[in-house]
Amino acid sequence: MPTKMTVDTFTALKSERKIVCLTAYSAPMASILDSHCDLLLVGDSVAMVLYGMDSTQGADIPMMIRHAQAVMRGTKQALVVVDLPAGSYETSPEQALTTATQIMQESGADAIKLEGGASLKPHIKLLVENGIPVMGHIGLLPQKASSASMYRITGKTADEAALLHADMIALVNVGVFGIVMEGIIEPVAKDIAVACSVPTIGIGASTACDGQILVTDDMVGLFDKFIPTFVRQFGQLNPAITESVSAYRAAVIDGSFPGNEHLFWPKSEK
Ligand SMILES: Nc1nc(=O)c2c([nH]1)NC[C@@H]1CN(c3ccc(C(=O)N[C@@H](CCC(=O)O)C(=O)O)cc3)CN21
Ligand SMILES: CC(C)C(=O)C(=O)O
Ligand SMILES: [Mg+2]
Repeated sequence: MPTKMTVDTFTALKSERKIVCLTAYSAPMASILDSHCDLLLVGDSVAMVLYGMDSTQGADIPMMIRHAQAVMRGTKQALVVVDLPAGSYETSPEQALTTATQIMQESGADAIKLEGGASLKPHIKLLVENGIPVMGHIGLLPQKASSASMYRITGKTADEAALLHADMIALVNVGVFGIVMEGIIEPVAKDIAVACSVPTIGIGASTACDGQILVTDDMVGLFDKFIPTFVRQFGQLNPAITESVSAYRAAVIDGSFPGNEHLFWPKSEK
């Protein structure tokens, strides 16, 4: 019997082995990924990857709840974390608590993630005090960029590096159980990862991170509108789907599909 990952068993992995994380937006994908992953993130990247929007800013609370519910139906083992969408938590700690509580209650997910560093200390503090497990996200913050052409890696100057380090410390002090580090230049990313007492999950950050995450659709070669430097296509689903569709089209046009075996016959005539 597979056992369900908890926040405690997740954080314990830091001292055991590398941590494996991917995004999931649907029940069938979650059930494929579940036994291979420690953490499934219902990312606000869903807005771009599934809905074709130009940025993650089009994600809203109902969208995140729908997809989190779907992922929960497909997940038995992995820890399920849901992104708070842009505009749903920044205004005040109270707004963050209302949103996080709604998403946790209506989806049954294990934790939430929000983007930002030291400026979110009061928000995260209130969530943690109310028993909501929080994951941080520092470095490249997609919710702050208006389009895919605006995504810029961070930590290039000494000032930026110092701010990123301070963000990490602020998040740890206020009780996050893990931190996603996105698009941070080496060796700044390495220094932050090494200094961090909770699990660090890299995406375009250091191998010194305790684990890695990618957008599943990027990793399986399905989403190819843009391919960030940090993506490796471990599979090529896009050409595989194209071949299937092209074969279906040919079979419909030449009449070879549907075959007799795909039709419903009266018992006597089969
Ligand atoms: N499909 C998908 N994959 C992702 O990884 C992803 C999303 N969508 N949407 C939300 C954010 C946005 N992300 C991205 C997307 C692109 C770059 C990118 O193209 N970056 C440039 C670096 C630019 C620079 O040098 O500053 C690159 O070369 O990778 C980075 C992060 C990561 N997230
Ligand atoms: C890229 C990951 C970390 C994310 O936040 C998302 O998929 O929305
Ligand atoms: Mg996100």
